[in-house]
Amino acid sequence: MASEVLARFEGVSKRYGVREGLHGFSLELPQGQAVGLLGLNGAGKTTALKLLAGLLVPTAGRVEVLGQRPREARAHIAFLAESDGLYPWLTPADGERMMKGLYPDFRPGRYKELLAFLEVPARPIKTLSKGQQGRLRLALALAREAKLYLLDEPLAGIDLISRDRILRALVQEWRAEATVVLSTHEVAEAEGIFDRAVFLKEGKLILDAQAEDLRSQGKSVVDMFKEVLA
Ligand SMILES: Nc1ncnc2c1ncn2[C@@H]1O[C@H](COP(=O)(O)OP(=O)(O)OP(=O)(O)O)[C@@H](O)[C@H]1O
Repeated sequence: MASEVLARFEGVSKRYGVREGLHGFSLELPQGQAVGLLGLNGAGKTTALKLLAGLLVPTAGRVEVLGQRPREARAHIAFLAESDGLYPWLTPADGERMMKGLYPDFRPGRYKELLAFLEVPARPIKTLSKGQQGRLRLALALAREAKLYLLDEPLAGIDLISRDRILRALVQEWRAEATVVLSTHEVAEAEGIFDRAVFLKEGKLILDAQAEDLRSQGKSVVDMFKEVLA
């Protein structure tokens, strides 16, 4: 259940030269919440996730995770970037050794279960399909016992049939008490999965909706998205 604040943005803007990735963005993320970060291409989703991961620093405002600057809290943050390159000869077993060395919260038993659930072949990366590589990256990130999982379009490249099954398991079973922020522009995917949907447009927060409020109004996430974009 949602409880104390795990992370927050306070009036955050992030500029890239003349372009602005995020503008005057404020949001509180409680512990134990599954949040869908939704928006069209270029809305600011990756910028928001990278700020939370401590990979970007705000131009204005403040970002906090566990009451600290994100870089200081990074031992508790699992970040799955949109397109990380993995070493071509690395196998899932090598991935385990690498992650164990880097992160004390990496759980080999959980990793094994994730590899089986995600049907990742035990072969070097360079011999895996794009979708299989995506599944391996997801298993590596979720096998950590983090307090905050930041997943940037984690299902890109994974076939449509598997996406729903994976997303449901991710949010309902694998995260335990942690907070998950998952970005997607496939808004329909967020239906019935997340506790909360946060909509971004042109770097600004345009709607922050609790799933139960949407349900009580008889609205779907897709309806809401169309409404706020109109
Ligand atoms: N390194 C950069 N340099 C210049 N502009 C950038 C940079 N990164 C992002 N932007 C701009 O900031 C805005 C937000 O980009 P961001 O990557 O956060 O969007 P997004 O919602 O994740 O999009 P997508 O769904 O396409 O991944 C866009 O206008 C983008 O062009």
